[in-house]
Amino acid sequence: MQELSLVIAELLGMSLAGDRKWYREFFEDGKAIARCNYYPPCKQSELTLGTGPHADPNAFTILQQDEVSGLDVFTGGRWSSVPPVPGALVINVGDTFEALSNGEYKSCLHRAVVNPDKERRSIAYFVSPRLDKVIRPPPELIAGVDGDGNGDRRKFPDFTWLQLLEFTQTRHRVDDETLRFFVDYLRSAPGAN
Ligand SMILES: O=C(O)CCC(=O)C(=O)O
Ligand SMILES: [Fe+2]
Repeated sequence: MQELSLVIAELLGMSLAGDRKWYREFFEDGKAIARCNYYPPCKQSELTLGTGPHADPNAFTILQQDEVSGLDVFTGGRWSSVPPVPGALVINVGDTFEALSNGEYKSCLHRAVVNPDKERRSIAYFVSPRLDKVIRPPPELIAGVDGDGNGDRRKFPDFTWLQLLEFTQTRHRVDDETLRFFVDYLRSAPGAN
């Protein structure tokens, strides 16, 4: 899984300006955790959700679904199902990659609904940078007119994955606005960048 994560990071890097290896190298000392989700059937499935609407706060997530659909993504102003495809994995971009790509990639708002008759399982593998690594996009994506990397093109302040993780655990539950609230929080802190 770690090598797959690095290949995905490299592919994402190839689609962005700059050195194609930059993102792969950024995640080489990264961390990941896997979570197994279990959604029991619910007869009144329209009254509940398996997992509420959220964007993953980590960099990106590799998701394996079983054969029961349930994953929805919010796109074009509405929820659309992402049906399971045998042998295929879903890659969800998270808030940390949105910041690391200077907003070129957007984190993906998604949720999991439950099925009235069938149980559903998924495995989410959350790829994250090393806890104390500063999240700052590569120079090519942020260099201002003076080329110092602090110009107007910078959309997010510096932060570490540890700061965002603690924010989601102590201040703001993960939802569709975590990154916006986190940036406001960082900018309001004394000595903010
Ligand atoms: O079960 C799913 O399809 C989605 C799970 C999910 O979004 C998560 O674990 O963060
Ligand atoms: Fe998620």
